[in-house]
Amino acid sequence: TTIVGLVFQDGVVLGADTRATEGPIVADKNCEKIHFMAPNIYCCGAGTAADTEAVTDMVSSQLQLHRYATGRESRVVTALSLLKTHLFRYQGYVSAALVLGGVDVTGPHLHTIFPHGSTDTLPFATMGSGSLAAMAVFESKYREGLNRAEGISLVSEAICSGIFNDLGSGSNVDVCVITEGHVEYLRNYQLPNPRTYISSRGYSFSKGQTEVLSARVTPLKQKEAVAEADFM
Ligand SMILES: C#CCCCC(=O)N[C@@H](Cc1ccccc1)C(=O)N[C@@H](CC(C)C)B(O)O
Repeated sequence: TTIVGLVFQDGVVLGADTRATEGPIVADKNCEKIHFMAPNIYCCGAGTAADTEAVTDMVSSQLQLHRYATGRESRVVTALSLLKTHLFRYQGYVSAALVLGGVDVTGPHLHTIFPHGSTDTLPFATMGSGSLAAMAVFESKYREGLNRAEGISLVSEAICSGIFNDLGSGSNVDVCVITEGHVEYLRNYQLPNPRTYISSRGYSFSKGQTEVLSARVTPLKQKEAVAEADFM
């Protein structure tokens, strides 16, 4: 997995590849790794698919109940606290490595959460097996004050770095743009690895398509010829 996030002028942009693996096998070529947490909060997940799905679903439900109880918009720090305390309680056995992002009344927020429960607050972040490839892009190109288009482009470039350089990442680019009061979930924003249907063209080649560079007929000696006849 390659998952990323960055803070830009108007909010947060999250990104993810879409490959799920089981050892050397690609188990899912187009899975979703950007999870809904609240209308203004989304979370990218790397690690064990079941764990990232279960922990984000659980906290998303807790945030919904909290919104009913308070009548207010959820805060990113609330999701952060619920996620980290759960993961810490399970001492790293819940293998969920997360990039949490959102915009609330206190502004834009971006965090990483590790399986053991440690968290970081950052202007840009990457996680998963492709995180080093992605971080190379951010470290060389991120700057504060990016506009929406620049933010989306940089996120997509970072995810593509993982897709093309990390075997644990691949297929497509999903993007999620979070600004105050507005979210754009861009599923399959980029499709950089289309499946080319060679088999439909078949494998028939027209006669003479392959140039014959030289031909040679080697006459067999009489004895060998007899032996060959017997064999036939
Ligand atoms: C679909 C399906 C089966 C998914 C199995 C499954 O969790 N794969 C994991 C790798 C892994 C982990 C632990 C045990 C075995 C295999 C995986 O692909 N993780 C990606 C993110 C998730 C959300 C798709 B990424 O971190 O590479």
